[in-house]
Amino acid sequence: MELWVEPPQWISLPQGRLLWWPDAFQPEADAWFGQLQAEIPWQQHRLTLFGREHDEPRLSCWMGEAAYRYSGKTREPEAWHPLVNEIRQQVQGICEQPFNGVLLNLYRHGRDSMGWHADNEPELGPNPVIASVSLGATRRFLLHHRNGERRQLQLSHGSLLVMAGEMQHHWQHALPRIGAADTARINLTFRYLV
Ligand SMILES: O=C(O)CCC(=O)C(=O)O
Ligand SMILES: [Fe+2]
Repeated sequence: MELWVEPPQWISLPQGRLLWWPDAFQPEADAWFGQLQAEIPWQQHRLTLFGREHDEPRLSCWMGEAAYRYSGKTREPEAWHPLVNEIRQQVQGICEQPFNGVLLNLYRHGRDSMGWHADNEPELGPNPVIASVSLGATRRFLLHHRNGERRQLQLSHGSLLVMAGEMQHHWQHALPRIGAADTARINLTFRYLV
């Protein structure tokens, strides 16, 4: 039995920092993935691109204690699912700070994705800490600074990535589509709405 687990490490970036912990949620990750895929009220939302409406290339669910306004739309929260609340407690313990909302994303296959953006909505406050839990298929996460610098990470099953510092002012992130993967990925990004 493997007893050694990789500890979390801080990665410092120009104008931001990341906490990266690939094995944060082993061995719970398998059970979490199955239960969340089956039990979260996944919704198909629409987005407006160049004046035309499209389905977002993923399913999602906003959960927590307050409505969340982003991309010009207001999302009313779903009540805490008991497992999501349990994951929240664990993430709060690691990050030593509270989270009162979470955006859950379900990428059904490799053609689902998330475009370039920063998590910089006013209700997140000036320097938000965003804690991202990944379950299921490993997907590439891209970071792009306004000065042109780039970074990437492979967000694997059971991993935790925390974005902190001034990052959301200077960096954008994205989860690009990939051709081959046909397995699903679930991502939970915990946030604190002020
Ligand atoms: O799926 C991911 O890892 C990224 C999700 C994300 O950036 C977001 O929900 O704001
Ligand atoms: Fe984001």
